Amino acid sequence: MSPRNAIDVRPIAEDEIPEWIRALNTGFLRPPSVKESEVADRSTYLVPARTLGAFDGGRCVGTFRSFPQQLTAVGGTAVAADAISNVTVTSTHRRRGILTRMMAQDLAAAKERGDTVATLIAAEYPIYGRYGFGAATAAAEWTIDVPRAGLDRRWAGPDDGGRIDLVDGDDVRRTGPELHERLRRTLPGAIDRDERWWQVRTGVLTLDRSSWTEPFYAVYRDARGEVEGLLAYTVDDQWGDAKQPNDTARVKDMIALTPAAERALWRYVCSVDWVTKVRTGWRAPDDLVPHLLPDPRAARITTQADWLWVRVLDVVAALEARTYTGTGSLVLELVDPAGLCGGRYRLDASPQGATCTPTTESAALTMDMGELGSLWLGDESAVRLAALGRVREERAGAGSAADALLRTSRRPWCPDIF
Ligand SMILES: CC(=O)SCCNC(=O)CCNC(=O)[C@H](O)C(C)(C)COP(=O)(O)OP(=O)(O)OC[C@H]1O[C@@H](n2cnc3c(N)ncnc32)[C@H](O)[C@@H]1OP(=O)(O)O
Repeated sequence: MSPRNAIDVRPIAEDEIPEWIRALNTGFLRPPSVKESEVADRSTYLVPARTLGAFDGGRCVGTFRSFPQQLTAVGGTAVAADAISNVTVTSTHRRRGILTRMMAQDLAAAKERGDTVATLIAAEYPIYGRYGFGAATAAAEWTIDVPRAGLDRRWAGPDDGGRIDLVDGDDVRRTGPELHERLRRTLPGAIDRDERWWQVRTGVLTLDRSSWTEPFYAVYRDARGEVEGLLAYTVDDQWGDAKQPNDTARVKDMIALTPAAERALWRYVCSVDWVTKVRTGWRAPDDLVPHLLPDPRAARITTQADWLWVRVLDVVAALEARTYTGTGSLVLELVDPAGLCGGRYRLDASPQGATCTPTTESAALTMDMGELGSLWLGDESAVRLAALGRVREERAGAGSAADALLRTSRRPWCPDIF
């Protein structure tokens, strides 16, 4: 085994992309050999300066990449995020501090660039808290037992003057990006999608590493004819022994700009003949879907888990970027062993705006950066974190006061994985 300091952690050169992909495949337990098509595809979007490799001699044993992302804060302002992905350390080299070194390099560069936060989707819960990340949004998937739901099976379209139309991939590439942009600007926790996202999801770009089945696409048009919702779903065609259809529809993507669009699209997918189960895909944890069914118990939670993790890199920018429905002040003592942005800050917030400034006043709450990451998008409760011993109330009632300022009426949600 090579000594720790013999491992070189650095941005890769362009000609090291194939070796980096081999290490990435190894870390994600995929067949390690690298196809030329994968090198060609990844070369279109990897930013070598933000693609780190850990090298033991000539062999890559650690991978890590980041890219620029827009993350919507509470109130709709997008902040610059350092999005982290493709994190692996080869099993022969694990638990020797390689991830810690790659993370430190990347976060320092993000701080230097002026990014407000860093984001990631964690493969396993225990990995990232130590680096100042906190679970900031959650996701839930429901499986709907359609016959039990109590919907009128004769239903044949929205009853609000709108309509549902099936469209193809070309239409989706034309209308989807703008629709998603409109959603993203109003949805705390949402991130931007680039053109490649739409190409992969509509089969224009097929990847060797993942299979693709062409979905059905449906759009909802409101009474004025405006497209206000988009649904992509696949169906596996299964029949029971008694010659009864038993198909499962799987929702791959749903963008609904209005509750009417949401209602119409869920009702539509639950009304497709032969479909007896609908898997909703990962949705917001407070999604309306169960309560759009006459019997909400027909929607059973299949998955419920943390989703987007956030690491605040600039406390002032993060707290000033979001909006607040309440009025009040809060002094936070933030503990950041990485030395990126710890300290004491005073937040003065009201519906008219917020200011955040370093202060020497005594703090109401003390917490690590990860806890701020969990509170910032409004999903977590300071009272709950105090009960768990993860936030310390320096004054009685400080947790409730923080909740009154920071929590939101609807939960944040990140519809995408990266
Ligand atoms: C955003 C994404 O890409 S998510 C994908 C993450 N990647 C994977 O899950 C692929 C499989 N796993 C791996 O490749 C590696 O185990 C990694 C990348 C998760 C960790 O890499 P390592 O180099 O082993 O981490 P490192 O040695 O820096 O560990 C730092 C600390 O985190 C802990 N840690 C690391 N991974 C885990 C884990 N999966 N579960 C619990 N603790 C962990 C280590 O024990 C260590 O703790 P210590 O400081 O108290 O000793």
